[in-house]
Amino acid sequence: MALRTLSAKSAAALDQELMSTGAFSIDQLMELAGISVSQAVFKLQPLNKGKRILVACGPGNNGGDGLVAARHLFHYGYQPTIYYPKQSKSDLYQRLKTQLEDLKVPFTDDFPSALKSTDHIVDAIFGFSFSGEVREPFPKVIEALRDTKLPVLAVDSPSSWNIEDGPPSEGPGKGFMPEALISLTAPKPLVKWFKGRHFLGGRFLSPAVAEKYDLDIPKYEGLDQVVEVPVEGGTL
Ligand SMILES: NC(=O)C1=CN([C@@H]2O[C@H](COP(=O)(O)OP(=O)(O)OC[C@H]3O[C@@H](n4cnc5c(N)ncnc54)[C@H](O)[C@@H]3O)[C@@H](O)[C@H]2O)[C@H](O)CC1
Ligand SMILES: [K+]
Repeated sequence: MALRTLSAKSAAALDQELMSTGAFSIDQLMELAGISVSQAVFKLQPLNKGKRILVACGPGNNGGDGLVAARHLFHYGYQPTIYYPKQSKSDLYQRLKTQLEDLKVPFTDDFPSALKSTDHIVDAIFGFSFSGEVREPFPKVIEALRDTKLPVLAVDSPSSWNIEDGPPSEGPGKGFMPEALISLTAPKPLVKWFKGRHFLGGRFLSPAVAEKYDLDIPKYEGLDQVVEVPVEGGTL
């Protein structure tokens, strides 16, 4: 049975519902998203495949998931480096940043150099609110992600892909196919075009909300916050 997908519009509506009638705070949802991402990294690239991990963070909540994931990865024994060129001034983001600085996790402005000294990469640049053409300073970053031979785990979407229509036919993201993708809460329509390992995170959805949004709750094992699902026709 194929996992049902969630459009960008429905994903935003679902987030709003979780934070209103659902009584979750954004901090909680981001923490759960980020811990799912960190567990997907551990399954994909266990510590014996290299400890250095470059986490590329964008200006919105997708970037926030990356900041949270980096903190958990540090505690698992990885050595994260953060690229976060468009930093949000909001209290939540400032606190996430302070938490990383307290762990002495380095921030870098030099993405090409950071790429030369890492073992794997998390793409937390854009998620379901991405639209249009990639704006500065991200085109070169997307090109580098497209061209690297290192494994990239994309958070919620391969950055620069259209959420509904998948890979771009032009621009820096043309040809970008990360090794793995972790969809949060539910896969977005773009998964139809994704070829790689696919994880699902967000083990907090209530059966009532899943039913309302016509979503599947997969079978998570044990304490896992993440589950691997085949890209096409994933079985639950
Ligand atoms: N329910 C969950 O599982 C949760 C998922 N979360 C994550 O949140 C993102 C969606 O976050 P949002 O803040 O709405 O948007 P994005 O991070 O995707 O990006 C918005 C950000 O990017 C800028 N932007 C948009 N288009 C472009 C462009 N063409 N060029 C440059 N910049 C662009 C825009 O201006 C904004 O600043 C979701 O995918 C999950 O990863 C949450 O953590 C909550 C729980
Ligand atoms: K992403």
